[in-house]
Amino acid sequence: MDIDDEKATLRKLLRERRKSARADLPAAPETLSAQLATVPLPDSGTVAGYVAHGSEIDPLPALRGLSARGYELCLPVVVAPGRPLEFRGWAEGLALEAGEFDIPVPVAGDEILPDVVLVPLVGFDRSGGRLGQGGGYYDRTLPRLRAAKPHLVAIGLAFSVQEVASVPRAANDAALDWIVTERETIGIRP
Ligand SMILES: Nc1nc2c(c(=O)[nH]1)N(C=O)[C@@H](CNc1ccc(C(=O)N[C@@H](CCC(=O)O)C(=O)O)cc1)CN2
Ligand SMILES: Nc1ncnc2c1ncn2[C@@H]1O[C@H](COP(=O)(O)OP(=O)(O)OP(=O)(O)O)[C@@H](O)[C@H]1O
Repeated sequence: MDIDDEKATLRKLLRERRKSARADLPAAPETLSAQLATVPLPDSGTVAGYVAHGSEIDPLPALRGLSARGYELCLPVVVAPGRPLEFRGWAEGLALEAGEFDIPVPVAGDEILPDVVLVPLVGFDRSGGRLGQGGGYYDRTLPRLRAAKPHLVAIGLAFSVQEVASVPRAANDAALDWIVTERETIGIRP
């Protein structure tokens, strides 16, 4: 099987698992936030979150916690298929409009280069292997951000049941620095 087909099969299985986890673990976003608070981050800067879509683990409590610690927030925007994501500033209460796949995005604003990126996961393994929605958006975005911000911290967020032994890896798959679930934080060695 070709690697994209392998990933598609795994994605289907893990989306089902994620759906059950989202229904069974209503407190997970809060415990995720507590776990994330233990990850060493730069003293200040901008954190890119996301608006939970489908059964993704909701990062909102974590974003509130980071905002209370003084971090600025931003959200990803699909500007065109095949292009890296852009990030626009956001704070709770600011207007959003429906973007690609009906995911809410900030209405307007200048592009921001975040220092920390929270990446929604479909699946992960303990060595930093990552499975996303399948658009390759974060794979295109993280290397570009790292070129501009060498100290970028990329943190994948997931329910613990989204872990598999090994996610098939292609050359252009962008690595994570940390994975945080409702149960633990996993530091990825470079
Ligand atoms: N919450 C959230 N925001 C995000 C992303 C994401 O994964 N999650 N993105 C990350 O790239 C970007 C948007 N890109 C996306 C690409 C695909 C799908 C998606 O769910 N697509 C189909 C399934 C595709 C398929 O047929 O396999 C779907 O709606 O079910 C969602 C977002 C930026 N914002
Ligand atoms: N840097 C890149 N440049 C061009 N194409 C890429 C790049 N990264 C990934 N792709 C392509 O995009 C498609 C989806 O990639 P992949 O399955 O790795 O996405 P994913 O793991 O779900 O990640 P993402 O969260 O980034 O969407 C694949 O066909 C892949 O070859």
